[in-house]
Amino acid sequence: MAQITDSKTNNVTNKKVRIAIFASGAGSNAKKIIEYFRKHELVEVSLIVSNKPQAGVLHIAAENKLPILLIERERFFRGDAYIQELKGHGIQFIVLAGFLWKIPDMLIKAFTGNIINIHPALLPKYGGKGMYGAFVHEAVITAKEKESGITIHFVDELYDHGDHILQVTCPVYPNDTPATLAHRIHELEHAHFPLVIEEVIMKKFS
Ligand SMILES: Nc1nc2c(c(=O)[nH]1)N[C@@H](CN(C=O)c1ccc(C(=O)N[C@@H](CCC(=O)O)C(=O)O)cc1)CN2
Ligand SMILES: NCC(=O)N[C@@H]1O[C@H](COP(=O)([O-])[O-])[C@@H](O)[C@H]1O
Repeated sequence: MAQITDSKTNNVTNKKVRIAIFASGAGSNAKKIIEYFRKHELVEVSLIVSNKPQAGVLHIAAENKLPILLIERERFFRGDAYIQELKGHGIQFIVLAGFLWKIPDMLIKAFTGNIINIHPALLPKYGGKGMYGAFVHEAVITAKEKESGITIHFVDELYDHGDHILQVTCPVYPNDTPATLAHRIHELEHAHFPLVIEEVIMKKFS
């Protein structure tokens, strides 16, 4: 078993790095991430967090026998941001995969440098409040962009503002609809996000 060093405490351990996936929707990215790390030697998906009781990601969590944490607005934004629950699950790293609430400063500080997000466009364009899901693809198509893509970035106190880790482009065709573009973007996300998560965690914890 390889050894992991916690970058904050410098403790060396044989335990796996435990990650939580935050998602509000269908969870196709969460599914790919869970599958990628299923038998991984150093990383494990330990918790699925959602703010939507009917989110498809919760079915994916159940199918994979993963614990879930259903969060409520009041405690998330004006309480402890569920930090105690996350620490109680031993969470060291947070992945946002279609999570639609802003991560509060308190949670950012508790996991400084250890929260990453995937955005379905080439930031800094088409980011910020209101820019999520189909709204992003609609804006890209309306602007007659010739290309779009994905941005994987660290999360800071602002929406879509953190340092970029990876951007990958794809074409936008004249006859594209938000749905056809979303499908092309999802293919990029599924191909790249698990690998980027692994690379970032390996750099930080080993
Ligand atoms: N502190 C941060 N929190 C979050 C970030 C971030 O970069 N910093 N990224 C988002 C994900 N995201 C884009 O990648 C994003 C998600 C949602 C919104 C948005 O406008 N949300 C609406 C609420 C929608 C709802 O409740 O259904 C809003 O804030 O009014 C913008 C960008 C995750 N968190
Ligand atoms: N701005 C945030 C945002 O729009 N995130 C996007 O939500 C989708 C979630 O899909 P999934 O639930 O199937 O993984 C993904 O395309 C992700 O980039």
